[in-house]
Amino acid sequence: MTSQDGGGPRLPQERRVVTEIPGPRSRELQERRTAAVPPGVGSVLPVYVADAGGGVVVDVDGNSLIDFGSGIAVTNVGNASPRVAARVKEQADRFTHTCFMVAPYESYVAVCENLNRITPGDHEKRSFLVNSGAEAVENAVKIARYATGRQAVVVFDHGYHGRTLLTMTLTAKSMPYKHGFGPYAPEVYRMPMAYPFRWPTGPGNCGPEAAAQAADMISKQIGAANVAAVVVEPIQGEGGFIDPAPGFLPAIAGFCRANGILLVADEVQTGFARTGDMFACEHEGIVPDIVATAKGIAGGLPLAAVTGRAEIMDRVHGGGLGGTYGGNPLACAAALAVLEEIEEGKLTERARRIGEVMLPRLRGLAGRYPAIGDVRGRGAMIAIELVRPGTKEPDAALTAEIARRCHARGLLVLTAGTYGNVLRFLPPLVIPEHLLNEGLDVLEAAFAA
Ligand SMILES: Cc1ncc(COP(=O)(O)O)c(CNCCCC(=O)O)c1O
Repeated sequence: MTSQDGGGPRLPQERRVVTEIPGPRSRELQERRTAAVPPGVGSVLPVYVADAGGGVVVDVDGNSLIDFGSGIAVTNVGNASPRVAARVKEQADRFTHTCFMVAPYESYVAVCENLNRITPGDHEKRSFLVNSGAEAVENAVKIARYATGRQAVVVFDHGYHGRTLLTMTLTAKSMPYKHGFGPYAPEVYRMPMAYPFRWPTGPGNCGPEAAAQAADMISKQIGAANVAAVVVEPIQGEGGFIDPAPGFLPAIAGFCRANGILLVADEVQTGFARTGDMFACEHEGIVPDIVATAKGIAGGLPLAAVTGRAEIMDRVHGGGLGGTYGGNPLACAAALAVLEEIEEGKLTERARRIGEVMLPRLRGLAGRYPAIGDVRGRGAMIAIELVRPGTKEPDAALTAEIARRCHARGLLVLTAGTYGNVLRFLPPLVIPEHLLNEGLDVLEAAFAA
């Protein structure tokens, strides 16, 4: 029974604001947090959660907020999805951990079989499981370097890949992700991203021009024969929901193929039906050599994966890959339930429907507010970029203010972007449509305030 057919969320799917946000209990907890947790760990909204499900998050003061964040693209099937929760409880009653490298268990293998089946490409694949997106990207690069005997790694401007030393190095934005944490990992090179809204000659030529620039820079500055991998998000997440101009990714993939470079797709934020396909690579028929996945994979349980061509993944010597918790049995139980929810609930179609509802309304809003310079995205991965009207100058202050107004009105939204001027919308794919529209009403009210 999926969340859509009677196995629905326990909670009333409503926006309910009964105190100021954050309320008194959240403020008490925030004082405790300040005394216990370093300020380096930020929180979008210091509202402490008591419950969540479907399209809402309920705080400790009884406020029910519309969730346009999904815990940063994680609870695609809904928070505490009944099927996921039941499977995790059942697993927890049997065994919670053995370490797959010590004593393996079937659910780990089943998750890998499913990943090998659903990721792009009908070639033979292998998967292995880790705990976070950064760990998945780290291992994808390790495997690519091992399999090619090369060291250089190419990434793109505005990219985000994690906070570990290597993935922090792969990430573009200095503050807050990299500043003060150097020296960074060696042999990482950054190319321009086909960012249609900001491409100098306009969106029309952006894809082919950006791909040609990257190919030229790789060949001149690095030497294509020295490049182990190109690591790219099919839609850039933290960098601002930048959907690369049409033709860019196919051209980059072709350049990789022609030069023995492995294409690593970082589908951590775009995967598991988020963009209207199971994986965003499918949109332009991209078949990567290795895919890093996480976030939506297990409904909130910490799980990530590296899935790649068998002939690449099998190169690594025995014992060369591992980690204590990778593929934890609770997370694997959750992941199997999540995939059932996605496939039985046809959540890729629901993601497309979310885009069909959001994009026209946001374009209408942009017609009334010239500070909305761009409306973009696919499926349930949608964003607006805010600028000084009539210019492309980022307006981070307005972005933060609109987000604040949304939070105060009971809508949880996230910001993003290299310039901090993107409002991004990541609702759970199971959000009821009335709540999706009410969330857009709140956003419109925030602009009108
Ligand atoms: C494309 C892409 N690759 C890799 C990662 C990293 O995944 P982890 O599970 O956070 O390590 C992400 C994580 N994005 C959210 C970061 C939140 C924060 O730390 O501020 C991503 O989006």
